[in-house]
Amino acid sequence: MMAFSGAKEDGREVKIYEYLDELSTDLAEYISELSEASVKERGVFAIALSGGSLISLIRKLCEAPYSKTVDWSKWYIFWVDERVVAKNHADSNYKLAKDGFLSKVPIVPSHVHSINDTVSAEKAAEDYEFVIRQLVRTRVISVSDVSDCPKFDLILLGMGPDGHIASLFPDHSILDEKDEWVTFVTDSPKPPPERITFTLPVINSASNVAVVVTGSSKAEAAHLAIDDVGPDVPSSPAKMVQPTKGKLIWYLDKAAASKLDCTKCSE
Ligand SMILES: O=C(O)[C@H](O)[C@@H](O)[C@H](O)[C@H](O)COP(=O)(O)O
Repeated sequence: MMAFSGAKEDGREVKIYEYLDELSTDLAEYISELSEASVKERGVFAIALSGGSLISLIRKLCEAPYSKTVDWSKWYIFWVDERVVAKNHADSNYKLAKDGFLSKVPIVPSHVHSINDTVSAEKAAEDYEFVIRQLVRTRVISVSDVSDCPKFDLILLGMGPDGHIASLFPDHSILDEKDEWVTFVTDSPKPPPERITFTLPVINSASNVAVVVTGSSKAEAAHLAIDDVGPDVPSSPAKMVQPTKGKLIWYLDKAAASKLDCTKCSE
């Protein structure tokens, strides 16, 4: 049973689960509902994935009923961030998603938009933004009417114990990037150092954003990102995830939620 689900005043929703199994069941249901709504409305579903434990937490989409009920032929896959390594490298987010998810469902190969792994981080970011621009032009990816940014139907994020999301790390100057859609880092504090990443304006232009966080090592970062903690606290990229018009849902397990300021969290 879900321990707690609360809607905050600003439209955010926080869902807390006793067991990982329930979290991943609900997450699969949520994604399949968004896919259905988006295919109905736009004829396609543009989803951006992150790396980390997220991929195993969406694995139920590969099972019944979703393996049959989801309209996989309408899915277009992107990466919120990617390590600049070869696609067959153990560190590749593409490889992680391919092995754990994409190879198990009938997604059209030409709808899978991974980065160019043969060029520098700077060029890979530029190329990826170009690909996204083309697909915005043809409305495979929708466009935000407030920011002119791409409006992904769903962006799935994980969060590190330092509060990073995508490859947007605390106190890094790319948190201020306003112009680019996709940018790069060559000094990521978490290896590998070279990465490309969506910028905050793109993340915050999405129709739906889900941040999926599990484990006690994330409890402090979840508290800083979700609760009203005032200004004198460490910088939190995750707190900067505030979709302008879209919907934000936090999926937490009990351990990650253990430091939240909510009275019902331990029910
Ligand atoms: O590029 C990376 O280094 C990881 O993909 C990273 O950004 C990850 O998404 C978070 O650290 C959460 O990871 P976990 O959910 O596995 O803890």
